[in-house]
Amino acid sequence: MSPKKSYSLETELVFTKSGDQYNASVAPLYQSATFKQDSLSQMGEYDYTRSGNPTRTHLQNHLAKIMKAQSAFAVSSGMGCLDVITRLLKPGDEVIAGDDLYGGTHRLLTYLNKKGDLIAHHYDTTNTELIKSKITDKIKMIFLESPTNPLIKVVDVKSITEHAHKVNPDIVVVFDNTMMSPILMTPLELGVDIQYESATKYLNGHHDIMAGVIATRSTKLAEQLYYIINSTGCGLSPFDSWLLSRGLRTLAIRVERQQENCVRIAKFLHQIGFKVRYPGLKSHPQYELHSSMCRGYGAVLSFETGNIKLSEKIVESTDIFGIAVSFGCVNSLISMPCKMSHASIDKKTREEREFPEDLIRLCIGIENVDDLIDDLTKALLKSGAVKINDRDELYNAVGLQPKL
Ligand SMILES: Cc1ncc(COP(=O)(O)O)c(C=O)c1O
Ligand SMILES: N[C@@H](CCSC[C@H](N)C(=O)O)C(=O)O
Repeated sequence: MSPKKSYSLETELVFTKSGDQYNASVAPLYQSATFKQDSLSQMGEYDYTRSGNPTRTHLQNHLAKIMKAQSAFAVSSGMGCLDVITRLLKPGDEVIAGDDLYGGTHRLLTYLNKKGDLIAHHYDTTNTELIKSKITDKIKMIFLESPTNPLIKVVDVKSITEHAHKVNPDIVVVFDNTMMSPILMTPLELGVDIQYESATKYLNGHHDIMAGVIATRSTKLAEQLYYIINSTGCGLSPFDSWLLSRGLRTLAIRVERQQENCVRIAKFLHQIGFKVRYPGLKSHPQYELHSSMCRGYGAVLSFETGNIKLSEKIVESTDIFGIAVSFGCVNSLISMPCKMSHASIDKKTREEREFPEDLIRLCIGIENVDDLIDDLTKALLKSGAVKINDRDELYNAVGLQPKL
């Protein structure tokens, strides 16, 4: 038999075989907790949905293909992924973690650290040489995220991973790919051992479920991960698995449009004079590194205004941009990470890590980009963030054609 043909990612996202007995074009939803057995001696593939469910299996097989993994597991949230992964460690194991990981990741690692379940060393993971110098035999796991949420710091994943495996082939390098999604980045191909992401974001794309995905190429790690997922009962429910399968099919086209909009908005804010953090801007200090690892820039940017009150006014003056946490959805969102998504990092730690309190994060959706720019312009004018009389004057200053 000839080897199974594989297509480009865009095609693989849409082209799945349901394997259904009636050849349904969409894999059916098996909304059942239990599965009857033919006899005590002839047990079927499934017995209980916590252990396995055909709808979840269909999703997981599809995800494994897209993430270039050997195995993928769908669980109840992105944080659920981290909970499962950290259970691979033994009490007191030492780990290295970025100093700018997502707030919830920082919270869970800090909690486990306080309990003595692990010893976490936090470093600036953009400093590749520093990280390399800290990797010793004692380190069991390394947690990376790139670009980071919301400071958009870029990590040299390949170089750190290669070095870690040279020091000790058993070090497990864990990578959070939520900000890029598999359409823009394939961390397993850069050598990481476990990739996970919050499927609540781009993978599903509609903000109607919470989900997380863990992927690996290692049979040994896959067996351990499955054991923990089955034991703790955090496998994704059949209905959420079905919804995630549906969302996944439009990932490429959603991200393409979101990113196109985001590039326009990042340039607009940059031209006005804000300090914009976005890996798609040539002004980003790690533009080249990011481009060497990824197939795009994503749709999350952050910018500073220099004044907390001013940032609050801008956030509260938009109309289309909803004030909400999360990202990767079809609709655009605006937030202040220090008050919202990253409030779980205490103020002192935020200060130590130079986390700007006035930072505004924009998560761009698939709306008409001119409408989005108009909405932001209205908020910038209303809040007094730009000292210009009206929209036409502002557009003129940055060379934009006003939408009639
Ligand atoms: C980068 C990143 N990783 C992980 C998570 C956790 O995902 P979830 O909210 O699905 O638990 C989030 C957001 O919540 C995130 O932004
Ligand atoms: N209240 C929540 C905040 C979730 S933040 C969600 C997302 N990762 C983002 O960055 O917006 C919590 O305490 O976890």
